[in-house]
Amino acid sequence: MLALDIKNLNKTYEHFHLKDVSFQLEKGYIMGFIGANGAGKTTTIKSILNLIHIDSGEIRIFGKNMAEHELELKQEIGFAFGNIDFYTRSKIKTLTNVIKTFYRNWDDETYYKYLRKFNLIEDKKIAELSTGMKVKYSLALALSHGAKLLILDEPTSGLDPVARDNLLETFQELVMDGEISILFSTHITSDLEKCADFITYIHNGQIINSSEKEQFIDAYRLLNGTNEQLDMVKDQLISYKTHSFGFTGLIHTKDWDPSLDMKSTVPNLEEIMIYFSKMEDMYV
Ligand SMILES: Nc1ncnc2c1ncn2[C@@H]1O[C@H](COP(=O)(O)OP(=O)(O)OP(=O)(O)O)[C@@H](O)[C@H]1O
Repeated sequence: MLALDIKNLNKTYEHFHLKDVSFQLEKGYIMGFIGANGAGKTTTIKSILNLIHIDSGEIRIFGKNMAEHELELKQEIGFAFGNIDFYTRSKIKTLTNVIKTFYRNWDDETYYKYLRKFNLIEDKKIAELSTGMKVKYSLALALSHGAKLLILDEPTSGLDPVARDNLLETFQELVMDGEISILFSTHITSDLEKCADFITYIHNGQIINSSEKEQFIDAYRLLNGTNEQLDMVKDQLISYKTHSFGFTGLIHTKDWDPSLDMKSTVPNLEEIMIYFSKMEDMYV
């Protein structure tokens, strides 16, 4: 079953266009949503949550159209925005008492379980929480109302490496029984190498690739060769950098002819992102 199904989403701002964004997330898996600053991650997430008006497209969550079933579906969705401060002067306890009234499946026992797990103290004011604690508080709220789809916008940004690792482990525990699905955006590619099952890559408002992690990485090769060899493959490269020994360039695996005598390696996610971002510099 699909937890999330996005089809041909379009949204235009004055200087930005989300173009025919489509991707699917299977129930019970973690999808990392990557892209450079300004690529359109937050705009896509806000569109999914119906927080902004989209120009066209369809968003289905657990098979139901989000625009038609928003209130019902929001009971099943938990979301967290890494950088947002909300009601900063209230205590955790006060804010929770307001929020829980919106959710028919709210469960106090689960809530206190997660407060303990995340070391959150109810009497603390939101302003006193660190970035990581705010993310954990949002997660505790989401899990206490039985959310089955977690949509998290840069939940790990601003976290130290230990806190990030803890949070990624929590994500993996949450999806273990196959009931919960997680979509989280990030530009920290090592987060995805650790815990994502699927990767969706957005670049300039367009989806470049959305697939299972190993398959995603396997779709590209990094080539190293001499300047003479560059001339042989230049037209097939996504982009390349030259240096004193020759060049390094990214190519789609399907466009690569292994019989050519050139060194090829499997790139990591960061290298894939870097070479895609160089693409514009080369062809404008
Ligand atoms: N309300 C708005 N009005 C006009 N332009 C907007 C608005 N919101 C976002 N944009 C533009 O849309 C583009 C995509 O922004 P978005 O926040 O979706 O990117 P992002 O991938 O989440 O980036 P980051 O990693 O920096 O958070 C940017 O160029 C941004 O300036």
